[in-house]
Amino acid sequence: MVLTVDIGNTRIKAAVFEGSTVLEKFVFEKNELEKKIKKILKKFQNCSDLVVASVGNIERQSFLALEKELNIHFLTHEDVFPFVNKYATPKTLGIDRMVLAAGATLQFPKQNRLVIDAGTCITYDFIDEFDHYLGGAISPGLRLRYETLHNYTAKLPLLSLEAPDSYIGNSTFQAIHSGIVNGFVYEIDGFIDEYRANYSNFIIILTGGDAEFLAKRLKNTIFANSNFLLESLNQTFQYKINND
Ligand SMILES: Nc1ncnc2c1ncn2[C@@H]1O[C@H](COP(=O)(O)OP(=O)(O)O)[C@@H](O)[C@H]1O
Ligand SMILES: CC(C)(COP(=O)(O)O)[C@@H](O)C(=O)NCCC(=O)O
Ligand SMILES: [K+]
Repeated sequence: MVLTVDIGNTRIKAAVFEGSTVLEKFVFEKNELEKKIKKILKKFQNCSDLVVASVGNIERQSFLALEKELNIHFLTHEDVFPFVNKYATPKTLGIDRMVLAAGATLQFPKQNRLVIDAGTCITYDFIDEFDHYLGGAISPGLRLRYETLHNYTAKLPLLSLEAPDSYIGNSTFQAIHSGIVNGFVYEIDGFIDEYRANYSNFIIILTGGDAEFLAKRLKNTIFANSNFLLESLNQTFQYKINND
């Protein structure tokens, strides 16, 4: 059994895998890391490996105490990945984006793939049919957009995510929801149209905390899978043990 842990900038997601099957998924806050991992390992005593991707402020040291119990794999840029990295600054590419690209490459061979992760930030990652990772985009995520509007203005309230009534927001609340939710939908559909105009034979994967909310609002048909990063972590680990 493998325990995968995804440390994002908002929350921690974890899953226990038996082969390629998810036995259980967990979502928790950063200050609960130690307590939750201990609880998971108590329940799943056959976990032999723990695989971590962190873009948050939690480093390898946080897991050292567990080394007696199981093998710790804290993924870094030095690990083997199943694609050729064409990013101009490969060392600064987020490890979460590398894992997503690895999952897309392994799960959907010989085609163009675009992975969209709607988390704290929205990240776009493009891997072409020759398994070249070309890059993508980073923009603020939905919750970040709500917080930013409130934090950097005098008059805008802090709202939580809600579907707008119309693209014509007829109140302050509706105008904010329209700007953020419709703005995101137009952004993502616009990106997809641009990629489609330039590449054929395409798969698009949408993941992250806002994936479900967004998937049904897009014009383009896409494959939404909230567990894609956790599944990709498991696959990256299997790839690493077979290729190291
Ligand atoms: N309980 C929650 N706490 C925080 N964000 C949540 C929660 N439920 C849904 N979300 C949404 O999930 C997004 C963050 O996604 P997530 O994938 O957890 O981020 P990250 O991987 O960057 O930590 C936010 O934009 C927010 O709208
Ligand atoms: C862009 C990110 C902040 C996204 O983080 P997340 O939304 O998953 O919490 C992360 O992938 C990161 O820190 N990237 C480094 C810069 C880059 O990928 O080029
Ligand atoms: K993201």
